[in-house]
Amino acid sequence: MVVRMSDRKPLIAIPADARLLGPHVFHAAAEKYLRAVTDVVGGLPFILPVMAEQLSFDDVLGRVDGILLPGSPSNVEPHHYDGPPSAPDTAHDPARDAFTLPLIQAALARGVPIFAICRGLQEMNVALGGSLHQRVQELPGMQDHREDTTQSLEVQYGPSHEVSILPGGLLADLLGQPRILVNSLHWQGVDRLAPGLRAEAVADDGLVEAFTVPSAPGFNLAVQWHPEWHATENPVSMAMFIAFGDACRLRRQTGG
Ligand SMILES: N[C@@H](CCC(=O)NCCCC(=O)O)C(=O)O
Repeated sequence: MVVRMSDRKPLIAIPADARLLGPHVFHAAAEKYLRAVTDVVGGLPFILPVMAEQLSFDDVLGRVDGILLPGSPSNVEPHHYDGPPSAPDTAHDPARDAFTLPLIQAALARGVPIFAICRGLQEMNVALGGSLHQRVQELPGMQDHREDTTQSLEVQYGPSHEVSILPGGLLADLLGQPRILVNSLHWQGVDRLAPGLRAEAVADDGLVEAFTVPSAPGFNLAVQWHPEWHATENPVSMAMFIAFGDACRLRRQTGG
């Protein structure tokens, strides 16, 4: 049987969290991101170890058809955007920062499709020269964008607030509606949007909740909410993942 390259599922890299489990570091990703790739994108997910010193971006980017940048409870370390020190006991993931920030720049330059979620959006903004608020809920006039961790996961990842879709952008084209309801599980948020980024959605308190990099040659979209949660049950999530998947399949078929 002859299997054309284009018949194979697009290979989607999901950069891991580097987490200490007992005495050892594991490179892990939450299954809900893997399922979004298998169930909606129709791709082959693989967890990409965040080993900046051992892995070559050229090697990685030459083999993958797309990158899904997942969320994480950890924060981007503030020294990456000249921010003030984090509050005590803030979770960080320096290995992930050291890997994803340059990976994002290289992937955008090469036109590798990127879909960034929550921490992934924050990484993308920082990687391109933007900055973050570390505790949005403490800023005057801003909403509390955190989840209530005393509630069930269904409640934590359930609908939280509306965002306005800005006209003329990718999301406006994909979704065809001026406002959508999203979930919200974050402390950090976009402070200074990096140069060249187009805001695609904003919360009612003005926080940028989605953006794209129009000048990049490939598909790219970053959202602050979590479309991977029950993605197949949400038409907005489906539209975004399908658009990402189409871009990844095209890259596979054309060799990038
Ligand atoms: N730590 C950052 C990013 C928040 C984030 O990505 N939350 C997701 C948690 C777990 C998951 O669903 O992947 C912040 O607090 O802003």
